[in-house]
Amino acid sequence: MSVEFESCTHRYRRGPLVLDRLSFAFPAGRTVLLGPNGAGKSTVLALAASALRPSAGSVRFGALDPAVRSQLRSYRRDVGWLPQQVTAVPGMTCREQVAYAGWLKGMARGEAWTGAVPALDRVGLAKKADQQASSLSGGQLRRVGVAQTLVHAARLVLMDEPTAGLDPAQRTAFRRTVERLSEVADVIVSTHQTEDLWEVYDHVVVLAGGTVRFLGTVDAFRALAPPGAAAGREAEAAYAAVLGDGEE
Ligand SMILES: Nc1ncnc2c1ncn2[C@@H]1O[C@H](COP(=O)(O)OP(=O)(O)OP(=O)(O)O)[C@@H](O)[C@H]1O
Repeated sequence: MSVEFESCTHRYRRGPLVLDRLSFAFPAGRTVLLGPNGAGKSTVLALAASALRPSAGSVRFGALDPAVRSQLRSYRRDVGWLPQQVTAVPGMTCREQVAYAGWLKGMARGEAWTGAVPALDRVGLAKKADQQASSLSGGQLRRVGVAQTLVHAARLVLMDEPTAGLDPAQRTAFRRTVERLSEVADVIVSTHQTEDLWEVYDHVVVLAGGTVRFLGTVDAFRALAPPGAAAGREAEAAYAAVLGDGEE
């Protein structure tokens, strides 16, 4: 089961069209979403999370359509979203913040409180459960954000640039988080970082100008790198080949 866009059009207020009748389905498993600044990645993820509604067309997760009122709550329980900014709730411990997120998604209070522990464990933060969320580093706070999506047993987790601004050690730790997360949910991650695609992801989607320029396996993506691409920089070369000249 995956998120499917059907003839999806989106514009912000009276701005230009960001997406114009976009139709595609994200693959299952671990998918990385690439694209230059302004390509529409955050817009696509926010639409997939039902945080935005398309101006026209539809977004579905399996049989669930978030535009149908009675399906919205189920949709949001199935599809977790980690936006670019994760904020620590002042005065809350990590466990409280994760439980609170579950409660907001409709879980019973006790169920959310109990479920917060394994969710934090899955992102490697069990030991920090009783620490104030505001005392965590940026990378740890994003892992709390991931735990917030896991507490309500999401089947798909969307992450918008989760590694932006993280140092190399935290990026590596986040990679492990994605790997562990993918044992229980499908994962879609938008990023500008291409260096470790092969180790982490199964599929690549490249978006530019609101259209899908590439959708396929990491191996098919890697094969797009021109012969002679520098070792370790094949993904960068493949990305440049997909976008052609003149784009980032
Ligand atoms: N809240 C908003 N109001 C108006 N326009 C917006 C808004 N958010 C995004 N846009 C516009 O929509 C287009 C797509 O932006 P989006 O943030 O989805 O791209 P992106 O691929 O995530 O970019 P980046 O890599 O820089 O984060 C851009 O032209 C952007 O200016």
